[in-house]
Amino acid sequence: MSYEYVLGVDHGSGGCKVTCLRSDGKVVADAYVDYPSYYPHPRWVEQDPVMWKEAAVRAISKATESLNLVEKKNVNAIGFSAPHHVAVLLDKDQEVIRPAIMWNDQRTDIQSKELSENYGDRIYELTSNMPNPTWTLCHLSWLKENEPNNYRGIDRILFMKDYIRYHFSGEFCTDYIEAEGSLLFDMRKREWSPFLLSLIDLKQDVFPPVYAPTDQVGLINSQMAEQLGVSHDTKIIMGTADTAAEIFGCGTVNEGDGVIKLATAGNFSMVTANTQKNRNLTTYHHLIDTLYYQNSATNFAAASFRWFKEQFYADLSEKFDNSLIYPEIIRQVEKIKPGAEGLIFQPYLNGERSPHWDPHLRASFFGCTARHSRNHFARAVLEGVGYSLRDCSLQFPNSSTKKMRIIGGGSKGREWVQIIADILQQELEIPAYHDASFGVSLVAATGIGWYTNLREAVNSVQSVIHQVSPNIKNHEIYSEMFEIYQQLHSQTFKLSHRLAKISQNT
Ligand SMILES: Nc1ncnc2c1ncn2[C@@H]1O[C@H](COP(=O)(O)OP(=O)(O)O)[C@@H](O)[C@H]1O
Ligand SMILES: O=C(CO)[C@@H](O)[C@H](O)COP(=O)(O)O
Repeated sequence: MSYEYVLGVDHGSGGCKVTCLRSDGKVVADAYVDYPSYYPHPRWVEQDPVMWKEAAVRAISKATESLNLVEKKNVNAIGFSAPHHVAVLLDKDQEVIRPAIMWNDQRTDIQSKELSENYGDRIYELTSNMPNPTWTLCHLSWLKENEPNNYRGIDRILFMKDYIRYHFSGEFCTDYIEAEGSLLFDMRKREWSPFLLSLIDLKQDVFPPVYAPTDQVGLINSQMAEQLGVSHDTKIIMGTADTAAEIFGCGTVNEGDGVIKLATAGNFSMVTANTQKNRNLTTYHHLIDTLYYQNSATNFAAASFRWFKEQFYADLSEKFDNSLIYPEIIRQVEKIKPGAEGLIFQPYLNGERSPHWDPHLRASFFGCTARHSRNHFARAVLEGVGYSLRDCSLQFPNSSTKKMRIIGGGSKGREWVQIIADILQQELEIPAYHDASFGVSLVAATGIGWYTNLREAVNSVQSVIHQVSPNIKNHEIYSEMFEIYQQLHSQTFKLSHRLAKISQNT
């Protein structure tokens, strides 16, 4: 029997993941190729767009290496996703003007504050979102003020996933969920907003035409088809932003469904039928077109674990294969009691989004004694991310969801999932597939007609592989720790601001 295949290509904040989905609904391969972020100044986070394309080619080649020559020619379509908010500035020759400012860059506090104070109500009315340093509008506003030469040189702007996809089919376009992440797009009219564009003096033709995520946007170009060994008829499907692809792909496709994401960022998200008014939440259309998803997000979730591993467990890389280092740390953490014997971590390694919206917040460990080992600190890091997610969950006071799904690289650590379930006192379900590349492979498959609609696609392929129930005793310990965690913020945030000032001046 001969099968057909589609590929989902997701560029995350740390690397490119590819899922290869077969026409019988089986995921037959996946692959991951990482790339670095650059931190040229405190609070800045940038990436080089050139490496995204290289990573895509390497990850696709890895994900298709088990296919024979004929099977490779049966790759029917490729779909794409990447984080919201990341603009790639192109000059008249379509060359990249400067490194991309990433969504987790926090440099634009002054611009986002001014935009909020002067235009916040109108921006919220048009976009259902408020300016903060995450959004493209604020990045562009900063560039206009601080890099006028670069700004004048802008001919076109593409978003991260669209820039990558542009190398596959040469089409200058985006999708409406991606466009919503710019804060320049009228959410209800589904068009670029002349008012919002006027705030940064850019014309509409700088921005791409807007399509639906399942739309076909050309065929793969000859050079890429040859390089990857796939057919010249391979269809290129638009795709969408990573959070939209993940929330859909993990099977949360009904009003009232909830998802926790434990990736670089941590998200507490709910699927809604309306844009519930809460200026602390971010709001986007769901891939199921009649729905929305609303997020409360923490900046450094699994990224805190990655940071801790790199800084304090470097010795493990001599003993363990890279893929076994996180499981080994988790094994060590399991030996430490809940509450880490009174050690608390605030995960504000790059400021914080919900609920504080404060780019100057600093991370800290509080409560250390001579008894505390590095494994206590590691447990405190995992718990601190859990407290931060609990802070995020408080933004949804009316949610009564019985079960939530948990996704992202961090959900591979069972003890970490247990910690989150205990802190939130929440039943958690782990889906079989949990990343954006899987979600966007289903978007591509639907785009070429394998499924009649997106809901049918995900319902026929996705399933729950594990359930985690909260432990009430642990929840009580964590609740007391959470009270201290909250007070730590209110009693120390001004000191964070002073430290930020000192490091800016030195
Ligand atoms: N086995 C594991 N146990 C716990 N956490 C893990 C494990 N493997 C990876 N992680 C965490 O997941 C993170 C990567 O998550 P991922 O969803 O790939 O992030 P992103 O898509 O934002 O780049 C790592 O930085 C690490 O913190
Ligand atoms: O998911 C990621 C990064 O992994 C990003 O999409 C960020 O989380 C910012 O986007 P929103 O939270 O606004 O979707």
